[in-house]
Amino acid sequence: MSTSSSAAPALRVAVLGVGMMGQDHARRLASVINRAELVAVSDVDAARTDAVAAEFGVRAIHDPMAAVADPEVDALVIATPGFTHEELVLAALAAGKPVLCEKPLTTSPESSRRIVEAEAALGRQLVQVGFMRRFDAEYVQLRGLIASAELGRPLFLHCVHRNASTPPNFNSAMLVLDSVVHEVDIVRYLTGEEIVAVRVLAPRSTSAAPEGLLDPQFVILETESGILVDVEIFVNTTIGYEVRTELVAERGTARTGLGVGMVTQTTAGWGGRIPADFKERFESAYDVQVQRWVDAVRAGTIDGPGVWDGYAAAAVCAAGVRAQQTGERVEIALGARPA
Ligand SMILES: NC(=O)C1=CN([C@@H]2O[C@H](COP(=O)(O)OP(=O)(O)OC[C@H]3O[C@@H](n4cnc5c(N)ncnc54)[C@H](O)[C@@H]3O)[C@@H](O)[C@H]2O)C=CC1
Ligand SMILES: O=C1[C@@H](O)[C@H](O)[C@@H](O)[C@H](O)[C@H]1O
Repeated sequence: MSTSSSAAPALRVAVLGVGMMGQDHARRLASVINRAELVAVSDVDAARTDAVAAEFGVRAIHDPMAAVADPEVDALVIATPGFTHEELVLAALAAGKPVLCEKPLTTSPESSRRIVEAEAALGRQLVQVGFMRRFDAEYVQLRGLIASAELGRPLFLHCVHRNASTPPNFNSAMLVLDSVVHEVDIVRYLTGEEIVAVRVLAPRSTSAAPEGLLDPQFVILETESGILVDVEIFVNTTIGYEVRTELVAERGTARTGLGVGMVTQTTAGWGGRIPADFKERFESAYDVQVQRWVDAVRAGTIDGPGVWDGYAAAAVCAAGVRAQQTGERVEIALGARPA
């Protein structure tokens, strides 16, 4: 969509990686987002690139690096697997192109740190990380409630993160690196604090989990002021998508993600709908995230989590994987933040 409310031309965006999330972002840019135009898609799978390009009537660029360098592409949405993000984001930074990079920024603190340093050397923020929960209305409200101190100081956050099933090759570390990374970021966003330690416990696995997958797991995070956060991560529930957070503060509690839309009552019982997946549950958060990113990029900035947030999340998750493997409490030290 390219509706422009100002004289400035629409932002010309290419999506790199057009699997599940990339196709969803391509559709969003093509039909929902204002002041932006989807101009190209690029995927290492040439047939997929061609099919998605044809669907949206945009250019197919077979080499993702060529898409980064293309003079008719102003900005990039990166929706390739996490292990490819470092190379693509560094190339975008070298080309001076703004990026909305799907989470995780990268899959290790070392590689995320390299991006932090590269962006700091440029002296301007070009990279936003796709932690879309920060654009979800309930989380925004919960953050405001915590900041207002109306309920006193936060003591606990109880988080539930459940998926119906996992894609092939989803391993035990990915429950932390790929899924709990969202809680790591949202806890930092809600509390305004860094996470200083992590522990991971695993009960027996569900019989619905593929052989060898530790699912569910229980992740305990400690923030710098001593707020304790527990995260139940359970990715093969066979039911649907459930993401909830309960704040327990000194003088009250608050809960998000109850999904209390319409409740029906019939002879079969009463109830509402459980979203099938993240695309349904967070649809409007993804829309708001991309629209605000487009508007910020046109103004020469970003409007959301940046590379430091991506690095902090990667550091906590790497510690989480060590905690998972050792059963121990692992501390996190982020080091100095570049100016
Ligand atoms: N924010 C959210 O809620 C969600 C975010 N994600 C994130 O989105 C990203 C993509 O995930 P999915 O769409 O589920 O994966 P996917 O496997 O469905 O799609 C990835 C696509 O990237 C392509 N690809 C791989 N290497 C590439 C490269 N170097 N250059 C260009 N294309 C390349 C693959 O051929 C594939 O088409 C990941 O970072 C994932 O963590 C995924 C699901 C939800
Ligand atoms: O980011 C996401 C996936 O990559 C991840 O695998 C899921 O567990 C999350 O719920 C989803 O939001």
